[in-house]
Amino acid sequence: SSLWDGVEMGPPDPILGVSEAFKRDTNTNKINLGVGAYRDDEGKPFVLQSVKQAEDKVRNMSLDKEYLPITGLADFAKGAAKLAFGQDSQHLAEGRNVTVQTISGTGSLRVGGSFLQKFFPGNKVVYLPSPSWGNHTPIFKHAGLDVASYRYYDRATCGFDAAGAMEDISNIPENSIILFHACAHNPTGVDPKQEQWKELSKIVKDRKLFPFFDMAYQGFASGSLDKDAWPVRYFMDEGHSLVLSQSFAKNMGLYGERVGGFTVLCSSAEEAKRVESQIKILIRPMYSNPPLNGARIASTILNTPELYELWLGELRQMSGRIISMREQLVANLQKEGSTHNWQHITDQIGMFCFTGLNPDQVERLTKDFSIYLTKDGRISVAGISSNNNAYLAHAMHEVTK
Ligand SMILES: Cc1ncc(COP(=O)(O)O)c(CN[C@@](C)(CC(=O)O)C(=O)O)c1O
Repeated sequence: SSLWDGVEMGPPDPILGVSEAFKRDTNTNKINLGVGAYRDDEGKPFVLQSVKQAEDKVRNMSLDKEYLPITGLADFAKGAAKLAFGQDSQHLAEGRNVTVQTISGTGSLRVGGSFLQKFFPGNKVVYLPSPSWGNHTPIFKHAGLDVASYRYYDRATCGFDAAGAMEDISNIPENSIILFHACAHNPTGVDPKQEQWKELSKIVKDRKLFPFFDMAYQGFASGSLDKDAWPVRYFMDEGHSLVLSQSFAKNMGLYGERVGGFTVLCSSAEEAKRVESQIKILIRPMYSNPPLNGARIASTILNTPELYELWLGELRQMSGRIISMREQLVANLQKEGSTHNWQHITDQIGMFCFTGLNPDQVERLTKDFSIYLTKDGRISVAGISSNNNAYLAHAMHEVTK
């Protein structure tokens, strides 16, 4: 017998496994609507001009390859915090934030989970929206936290289940942790309206819940960095204590560079120093210190005015293309003669559209049309282009008529 006889074949990842299946398909019409990675209108991965120019600048500095501090590149962390909270944030001015560079958003959620597992004085249970990003549950469980859920999505309207969410959140045990997607909810593309965020803030305060914001798409949802960060800033201004995960994978197209940040909002600069010291103690045995390259690129964009402006334009370009793909898809479905109401496709926002297709219909899209998407009917809208939009609409009509 061999040492690893007991190791079974594990299932493919529900999201990343879709891309693996897509790669194996030889059909020239195949479309990958699985992983949430932006594609241009030719279906190609998109390296932003601002990223290319920042990378050239970094290269010309002939920097060394020394270790970063455990907390990462300081200029990046400062830039990430300013991006999230706004340049004139009082909280930043008072030095009450601890912001460390992490291994993208996943790494940020993981560090956050470990920090809360060790130091959160309340109920060590994270309440996730139902549904949420598939990786949230294993990330928090691996960090030693329990996970539960609150109603979020209304299948009947393909929209926000405001009544269900408010009722469930009102019943969450006091002093529990509640996770919110700051914008561009994954997988549904459904975000609360500002008025509903204000109600959520009141309930969270009444129930003494601790908000964990996951902001993986700032600027990518609406094209506006400030608009997308509004819920986080509102909660801070309402006096909530909170933690925040940021990813620069999507809004800077730095997917494989693994650029992210984790922030704890503290009550004083003195408390921030103690919290930072303990986060360093958690990170050191986890991965010691984060990678150089992506953080240098992101920091250069965030701290060079003309690159920042160029980036703002590219954010609007990416979010704009996604919105036009949504509009074209609904128009093409109508052209196909579909009698379903597809309004949710244009009501939803950000990288994803929760189509409402059931697993059988998803299965048929893949089997009969070589269209790849996750079983829950989520499609990454960025995978749609002007030349495959009509084909997708035809296939969706065929499996839903
Ligand atoms: C809500 C949310 N948080 C965090 C992350 C983490 O991304 P990062 O570690 O790459 O920064 C993702 C990425 N979700 C993707 C886009 C990719 C994935 O599943 O890993 C998705 O397809 O859902 C996400 O959707």
